[in-house]
Amino acid sequence: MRTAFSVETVRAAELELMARVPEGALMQRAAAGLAVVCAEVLGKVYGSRVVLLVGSGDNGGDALYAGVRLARRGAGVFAVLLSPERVHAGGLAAFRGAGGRVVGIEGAEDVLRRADLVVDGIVGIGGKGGLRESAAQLVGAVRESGVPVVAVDLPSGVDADSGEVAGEAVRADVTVTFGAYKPGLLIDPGREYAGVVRFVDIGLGGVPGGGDGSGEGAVEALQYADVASLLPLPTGESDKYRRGVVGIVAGSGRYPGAAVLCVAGALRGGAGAVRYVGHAADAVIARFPETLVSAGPPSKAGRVQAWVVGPGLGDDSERLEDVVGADVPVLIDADGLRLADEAAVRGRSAPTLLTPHAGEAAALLGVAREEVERGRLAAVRELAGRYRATVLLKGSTTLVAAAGGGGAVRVNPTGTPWLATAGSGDVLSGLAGALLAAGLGAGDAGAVGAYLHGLAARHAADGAPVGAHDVAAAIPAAWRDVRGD
Ligand SMILES: NC(=O)C1=CN([C@@H]2O[C@H](COP(=O)(O)OP(=O)(O)OC[C@H]3O[C@@H](n4cnc5c(N)ncnc54)[C@H](O)[C@@H]3O)[C@@H](O)[C@H]2O)[C@@H](O)CC1
Ligand SMILES: Nc1ncnc2c1ncn2[C@@H]1O[C@H](COP(=O)(O)OP(=O)(O)O)[C@@H](O)[C@H]1O
Ligand SMILES: [K+]
Repeated sequence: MRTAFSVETVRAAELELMARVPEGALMQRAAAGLAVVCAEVLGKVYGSRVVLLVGSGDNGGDALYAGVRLARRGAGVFAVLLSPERVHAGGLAAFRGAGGRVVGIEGAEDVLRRADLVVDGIVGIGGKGGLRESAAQLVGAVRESGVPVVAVDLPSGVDADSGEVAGEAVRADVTVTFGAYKPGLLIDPGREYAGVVRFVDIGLGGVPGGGDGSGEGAVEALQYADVASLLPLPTGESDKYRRGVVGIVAGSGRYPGAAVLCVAGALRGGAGAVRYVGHAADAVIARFPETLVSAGPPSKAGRVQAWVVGPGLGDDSERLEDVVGADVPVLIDADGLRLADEAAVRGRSAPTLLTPHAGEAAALLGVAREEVERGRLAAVRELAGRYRATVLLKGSTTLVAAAGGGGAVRVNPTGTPWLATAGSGDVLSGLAGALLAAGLGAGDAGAVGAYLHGLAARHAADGAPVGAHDVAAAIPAAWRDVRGD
């Protein structure tokens, strides 16, 4: 598991560690790691020209001490001080002592023009709100210059706890983060601003030692091994019922394809059997003859261990209500989200998994789509609280919040923009539905489903466009990949 911790937790852990190590030791560890990465990006340090953007806190201190190390290796290092009167004093003295040169903000453009590397030490986890005017202008000048950027701890202007960006922010090629991943490095838009993230161990260990030790508010990304341990594998004792029967209520006369793609996802997701209920039975059977189809209400279709309802459903609210009333786990997607009654969803006793994209989430929350895309973490928590359901928010960063909205939010690390193709969400809902039917909890089903889905898209696309059916067909490859076969 890759875990990102809130600023509060990181600060508490740092305080605890600082009490046990010599003064300044943590900053030296951070600066040493930072300088190593800067040297890698430069290729050749001797004779190179490095510009440090130095803010008024310890983030600027890190940059200055890294500048010291680069200057000692023969780089020409310039520090642009945003607030000369409040700069890290020890760092500045050491920097001057190593031959570093200080320039005011007015001299920034001149040194940027001839720079090989910019080190962004404007602000780190102490940042509040959007970048101040002078910092924002400097960031604009850096972008114009086109010089590669290494960000210190996190790109200045990115909110560490949420990944939100209010106005201008540094676009880094590499971000060197210290002690712990910050949520903003894993969640868009922040994730995109961070570029490649490099981790430097400063001795914080597993982190939540400080504070209440709960790591509350953290974000977690499943890794291969986590997913492998959650995959439902058939055993000698298995039969189709024990593996999980998933019921699918999807598709309509107008959108039969959604049903086909949803069934495709469910079959590749390891369902022992798929029951299909709806208006697209002919299309489903033509493509997947193993599907058990029926035309009546879902509650009369036979036993299932989980339902998926909504993709391409149209206005079939009767079937939707029938499924919402079932006492097995239910995944609600697409049209199902539009039609579902909030109180009925809240009142369910079995787990519910909602899988909106940003537009659907915005409609449910009564806000603009952009607001959801700007603040994904807040939106997914809010929805999970409102509906008392697990919520998987799809998009450039897919997030999964547990019912109620509290606790760690899962962030999917395998996403790829090749997934932005019609019908790929239908595949995901079938896939996650099969995992629910196999007995995974709603959070695990969502997170594992998103992980396999993203990986399948990478396998299918391999650098070229794909359709949603290609993604479904590549789920077995993703599955093998995770199992290490
Ligand atoms: N605490 C520790 O043990 C360690 C901290 N380290 C570094 O210290 C950083 C945190 O340092 P600080 O707590 O001093 O905070 P920062 O340096 O991140 O930021 C605080 C300073 O930035 C200014 N600022 C805040 N918001 C701003 C905005 N929107 N626009 C422009 N300026 C803004 C504030 O006036 C303040 O002076 C970390 O991100 C990391 O880089 C590392 O040295 C490792 C050890
Ligand atoms: N830019 C992106 N990067 C990564 N994944 C994306 C991106 N855009 C969309 N996706 C993924 O593609 C899928 C699209 O689902 P959805 O929006 O429901 O489409 P549809 O309704 O056409 O099936 C989701 O899994 C979503 O997370
Ligand atoms: K920074």
